[in-house]
Amino acid sequence: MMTFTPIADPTSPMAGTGLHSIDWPEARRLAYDCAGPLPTAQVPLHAAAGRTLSSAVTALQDLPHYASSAMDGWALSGDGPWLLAAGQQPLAPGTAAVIATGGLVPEGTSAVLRKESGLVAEDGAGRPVLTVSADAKPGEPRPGQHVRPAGTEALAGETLIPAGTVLNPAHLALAAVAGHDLVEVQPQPVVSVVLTGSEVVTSGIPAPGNVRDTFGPQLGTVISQLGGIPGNFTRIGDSFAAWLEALDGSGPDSAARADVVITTGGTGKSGTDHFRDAVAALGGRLLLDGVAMRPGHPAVLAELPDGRFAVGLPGNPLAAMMALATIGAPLLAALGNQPLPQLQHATSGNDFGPDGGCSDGKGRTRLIPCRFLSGLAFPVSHTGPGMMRGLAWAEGVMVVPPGGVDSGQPVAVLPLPWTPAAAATQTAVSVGRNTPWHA
Ligand SMILES: Nc1nc2c(c(=O)[nH]1)N[C@H]1C(S)=C(S)[C@@H](COP(=O)(O)OP(=O)(O)OC[C@H]3O[C@@H](n4cnc5c(N)ncnc54)[C@H](O)[C@@H]3O)O[C@H]1N2
Ligand code: MOO
Repeated sequence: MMTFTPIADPTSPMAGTGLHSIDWPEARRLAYDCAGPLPTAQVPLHAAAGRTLSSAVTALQDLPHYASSAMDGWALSGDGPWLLAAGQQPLAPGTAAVIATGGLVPEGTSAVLRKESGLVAEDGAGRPVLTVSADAKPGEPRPGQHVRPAGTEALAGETLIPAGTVLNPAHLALAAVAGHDLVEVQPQPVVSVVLTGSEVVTSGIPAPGNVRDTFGPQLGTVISQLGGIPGNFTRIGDSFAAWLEALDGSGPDSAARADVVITTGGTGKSGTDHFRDAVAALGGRLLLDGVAMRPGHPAVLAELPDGRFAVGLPGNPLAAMMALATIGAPLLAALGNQPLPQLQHATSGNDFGPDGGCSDGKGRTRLIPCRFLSGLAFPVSHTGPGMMRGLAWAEGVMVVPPGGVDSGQPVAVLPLPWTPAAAATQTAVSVGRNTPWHA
């Protein structure tokens, strides 16, 4: 449990935590580096679509594993006419046996004759004899014709699906054919959500003093788009006891099965803002307390004693989504063994002066929802911290550094989880684990 030492400005949102707000690129990096990939797990094939394979799938035996017929007809041995044999193994020269498509070709078979190309008649002794019919194609049956030899698709031990593959349904079918019941995949983090605020209503038109919930309708989808699995959604009011209960991982209906718990609201410093106190009371520790960004600066990241990460999003709707993009996305990527989400680079269509700085004097990175026009990024309107209208039509988020950016200059763009990464004009910069990134 960390020591909470008051910092110089007791009115600062960071007062009492011992941590100062950190720069935006540093916050992303910290949220990525604080977590390692979840341990890999064996899952049944039907549950593995879309998951990333951690251990290569190899052929457990030759594919196909026996020589089979490609046609309905007869397995033949040697030259005809062929006396029809019933199940002799191996097939003796001059004999044939009825075979269906996919049937096990008996040993001694030299070819399969299609049903359309053969004629069965009785010989003088009343025995059934097969001959090639007049309808047969010239040259039928050629040696090996219509026999699918074993091992033509793969040999035992051959790698069929390398580790790192995102499994599609056909991969799963291939794994089944190769003899597997389970595949080893990288688990995705399960994310529970605690929505706080007694003023929040979930349906209808809110009365003055109430607000309609903006997080319930979007967070589940966004969590999935960020590579997580949405878990329990819990709604609480503003009491400390409710916060403790919701964040506690030990209750029967708790978020214990989650790897991450996201909370909304309660990151400020009023008497109803309990994120930090609840984490401290539960024995957790803050990893990050405030980011020099706007909106979203009160964002908090903590680790709970049971190993869950707690992401405290501010209550203001746009601020929350920018905080989620800044610290939630890298955290989920790290837990899912994915690279740090890529930033794109575009050209700014606007001038942005230097930022005035926050209470601790740090210049803030501005996250501005934007659209692209003729290769330039322009801010959208309606991007106040409490608004959703601008974000709803945005194609990305401009990352304007504290010093500002002039029109015509390159600017980093954070893709939105639901917009195609190709929206910005220039090639994305790939940033892998342990690769330093600078805005
Ligand atoms: N004296 C100061 N006040 C505030 C500061 C500050 O530095 N000093 N920072 C402001 C900033 S910036 C933000 S962001 C917010 C952070 O607030 P909280 O995280 O404590 O969130 P709440 O106070 O609970 O709510 C803020 C706002 O968001 C609305 N809200 C909450 N949940 C929802 C929801 N599910 N759907 C829609 N809207 C929601 C809530 O009604 C409030 O209007 O603090 C500022 N204040
Ligand atoms: O930074 Mo707050 O997060 O503006 O609304």
